[in-house]
Amino acid sequence: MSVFAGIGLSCVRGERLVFRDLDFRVEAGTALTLLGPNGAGKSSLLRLMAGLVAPVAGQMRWDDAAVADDPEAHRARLRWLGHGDGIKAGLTAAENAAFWGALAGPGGLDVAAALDRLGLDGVADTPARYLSQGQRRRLALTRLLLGRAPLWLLDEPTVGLDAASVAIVEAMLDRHCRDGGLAVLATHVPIATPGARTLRLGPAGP
Ligand SMILES: Nc1ncnc2c1ncn2[C@@H]1O[C@H](COP(=O)(O)OP(=O)(O)OP(=O)(O)O)[C@@H](O)[C@H]1O
Repeated sequence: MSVFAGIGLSCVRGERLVFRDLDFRVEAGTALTLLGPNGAGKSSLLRLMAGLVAPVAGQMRWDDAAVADDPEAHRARLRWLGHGDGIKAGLTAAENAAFWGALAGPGGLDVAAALDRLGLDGVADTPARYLSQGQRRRLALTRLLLGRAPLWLLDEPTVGLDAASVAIVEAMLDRHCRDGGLAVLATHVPIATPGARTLRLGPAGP
C-alpha cells in the first residue's frame, strides 16, 4: 500500500517563508484536503508535492524512497491540476482530450468515455474557446481519467463548477481512492472525500 509523506517541510516563495516544519501523510485509498485562508500556502504545498517547487528544508517520501532521489518516477506517478486549465482554445474539446491522452500513457479511459464521465459528450466537437468556464474546468478534469496515475494533486478543482459537476468530481475522487489511488486537494468550498482527512495551513505571515 503506497504512502506519500512529507517531514519537516519548509517553503519559501520569493522572499517569504510560507510555512515551516510541516508534516503530511497520505495513504493509498485516501484523500487529504488542504484548508486555510488565502495566502496560507496551499498552492505552494501542492507545487512542492508535484516537484514544481523545491522545499528549503525537509523531505518528501513515496513509500521508503526519497522523492528527490528519483524526480522522474515521481512525475510519472502524479497528475497535476493547477489553477489554469491548460486548454488550447483553437482545438475542440475532444482534440484537447486526445492530446492529453496521447501524453498520458496507457491504463485510462478513452477520449469519448472521459468526456462522457464529465458530462461533455454534447460539446465534444465544439472549439474550446466557445466552452463556458465550468465546461472548461470539466474538460481540464478529463486529464485525470486519461491514463492512470496513483497520485492526484488538485488545486481548487471545483472552481466554477455547478453542484452537479461538484458531485461528479466527488465521485471521481471516490472511485480513484477505491482503486487504491491517493489525492491531495486544496479547496475553499466543501468537497466530500473518502476519509475526509484535512490539513489546515495557518494564516499568511506579514
Ligand atoms: N511565485 C511566487 N513568488 C513570490 N511569492 C509567491 C509566489 N507564489 C506564491 N507566493 C506567495 O506565497 C504565499 C502563499 O501563496 P499560495 O498561493 O501558496 O497560497 P494559497 O493558500 O494557495 O492561497 P489562495 O487560497 O489564495 O489560493 C503568498 O503570500 C503568496 O504571495
